Amino acid sequence: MSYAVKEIFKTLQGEGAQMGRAAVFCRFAGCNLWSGREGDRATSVCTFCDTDFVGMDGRGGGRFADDQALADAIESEWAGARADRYVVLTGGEPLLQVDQDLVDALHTRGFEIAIETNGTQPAPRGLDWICVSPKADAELVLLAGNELKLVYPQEKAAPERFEHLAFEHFFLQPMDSPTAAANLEAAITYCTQNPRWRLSLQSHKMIGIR
Ligand SMILES: C[S@@+](CC[C@H](N)C(=O)[O-])C[C@H]1O[C@@H](n2cnc3c(N)ncnc32)[C@H](O)[C@@H]1O
Ligand SMILES: Nc1nc2[nH]cc(C(=O)O)c2c(=O)[nH]1
Ligand code: SF4
Ligand SMILES: [Mg+2]
Repeated sequence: MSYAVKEIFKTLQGEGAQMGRAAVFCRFAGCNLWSGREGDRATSVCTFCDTDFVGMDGRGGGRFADDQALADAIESEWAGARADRYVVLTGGEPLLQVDQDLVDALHTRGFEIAIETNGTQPAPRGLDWICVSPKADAELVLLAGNELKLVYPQEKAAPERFEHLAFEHFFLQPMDSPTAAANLEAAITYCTQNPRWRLSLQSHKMIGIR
């Protein structure tokens, strides 16, 4: 199958338990919870997205004919030795496109594979790090993984709704919005009072990397 990719870039994972780790980010085009058009934002299931995932026009983006072509592009963006290779599949919603062939092609090239997903789609087998970020009005089908990273606060998505699920780590990530400062304060208060939850900051935004 072919893949529509917005952009491919190497950076440090900015969020969650793998924060600070070198990674190639592969951002897939398109999402099932928002069209990506500003005019649709208010009436969408997911209203707070901070990401442009529309089209294939970003650096390194394009239409990749098959799993080998996309895995080759990710490998060339890594541009380094085989040790410690790490790729983060994100979007948009990567699980609309990521399939077993791509997972296998990346493993063949020595990558550990992480995914950032809204949890509304089933995942292929063999992903090495699953980060699920539930959205208040979307049904969650991925009920297990490595980290659950809840953007906070969301009306109708209180952390208590998720803390029984089978994840190793539970993070609150303050919503980047015009009320970011208040959201950070609220997340600090919640984590202080509910120690199962840790704070995830979008560190890439603070240090000026992608
Ligand atoms: C752009 S999404 C792409 C992956 C997938 N669609 C998802 O929602 O998990 C990557 C991460 O950014 C988070 N995110 C999106 N908008 C945000 C915002 N305004 N503030 C904080 N985190 C945000 C998402 O919840 C998710 O954890
Ligand atoms: N540095 C960096 N870390 C990230 N972690 C999750 C991201 C995403 O947009 O999925 C992201 C991103 O866009 N940049
Ligand atoms: S589900 Fe993820 S990519 Fe889709 S609109 Fe929400 S935050 Fe953005
Ligand atoms: Mg991002």
